[in-house]
Amino acid sequence: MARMYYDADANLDLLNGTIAIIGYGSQGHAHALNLKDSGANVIVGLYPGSKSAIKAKESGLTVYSVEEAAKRADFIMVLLPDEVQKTVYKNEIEPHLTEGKVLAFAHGFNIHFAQVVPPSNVDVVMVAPKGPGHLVRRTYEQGEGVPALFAVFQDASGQARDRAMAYAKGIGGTRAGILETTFREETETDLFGEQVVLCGGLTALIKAGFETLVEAGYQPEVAYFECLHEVKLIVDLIVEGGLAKMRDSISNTAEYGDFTRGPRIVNDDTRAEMRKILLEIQTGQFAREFVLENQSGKPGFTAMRRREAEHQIEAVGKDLRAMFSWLKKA
Ligand SMILES: NC(=O)C1=CN([C@@H]2O[C@H](COP(=O)(O)OP(=O)(O)OC[C@H]3O[C@@H](n4cnc5c(N)ncnc54)[C@H](OP(=O)(O)O)[C@@H]3O)[C@@H](O)[C@H]2O)C=CC1
Ligand SMILES: CC[C@](O)(C(C)=O)C(=O)O
Repeated sequence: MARMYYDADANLDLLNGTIAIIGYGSQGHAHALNLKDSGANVIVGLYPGSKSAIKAKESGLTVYSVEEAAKRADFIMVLLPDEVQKTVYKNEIEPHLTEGKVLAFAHGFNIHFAQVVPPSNVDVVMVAPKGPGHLVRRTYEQGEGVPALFAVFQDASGQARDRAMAYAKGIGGTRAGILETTFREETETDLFGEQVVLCGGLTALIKAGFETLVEAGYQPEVAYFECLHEVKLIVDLIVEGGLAKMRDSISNTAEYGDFTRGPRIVNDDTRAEMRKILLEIQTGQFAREFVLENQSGKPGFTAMRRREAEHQIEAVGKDLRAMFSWLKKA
């Protein structure tokens, strides 16, 4: 089994300088607040007029321009959208990468695909939580954590690995366990996971199941509960105790259906498509497509976002969730 590292393996004292969190979105707010609660000296870097700056200030953090934050910091964590990192890095971060600083990322995309090429005088590391930022914060507040991957791309100080592990401890990762990887492995597996299983595969499966039931004349609300709402309840059991715990809890009828029908949904054709998608990631084809889409002003991305937001499952779900007494009303 690969070596996992926990709280006792990492030293928070290595975070004794100033940490600049560049970006204050899903990951940024979680890293900044968790590090602050872990005793680190945190500042935030954002662009003028950024909506996130209001939230960061309300949480008691000091906000600077990206350039000023990069200048003041010893440890710079880049938590901007992947597609804007290249430009912001070149114009506002790179000029302040003086000897001894750490440049860090939560995803290897820009380093692995050479969109960002750092100078040799700084440490370049990655600490990538394996979960959405809002859960990185929520679990930390609950005394728990989200597992994380860490990697060293460049070790100028001789301390890059220990500094990355200290950062992972500061955000709560070592409570759940952290695992060493490379920028390449994290980038390729993360893109594969989000395209094939966690986001792309899952949402396609949910929508296809919902559409099949609704087309056959069943009530959309019934289809919503069956194909979307119950997914979380089933996944919670899987995460708690593996596939076995889930199968122990479901009926024998469901378990038999799982064994006999599941492989007809994910069959040899599906696996062949998975291998094709992995190859597109490994060869840089997906990265090129994503970079060019963003450079041309996101026409396809915008159209797809709009079309997905208009799907019937979203309207049905919104109405049903509004009736759940435990969900906060907007
Ligand atoms: N989302 C997740 O849970 C995960 C993300 N990651 C990685 O973390 C990184 C950050 O992603 P994520 O948290 O989703 O990003 P978000 O889109 O949630 O947040 C981006 C932040 O950057 C700010 N921002 C946008 N453009 C600029 C700019 N030009 N200059 C300064 N600030 C800017 C935004 O401000 P404003 O909102 O005010 O415009 C916002 O605060 C990415 O590398 C991603 O791959 C890794 C693991 C999981
Ligand atoms: C599954 C999506 C993710 O990779 C994540 C939350 O880990 C992301 O980049 O947002």
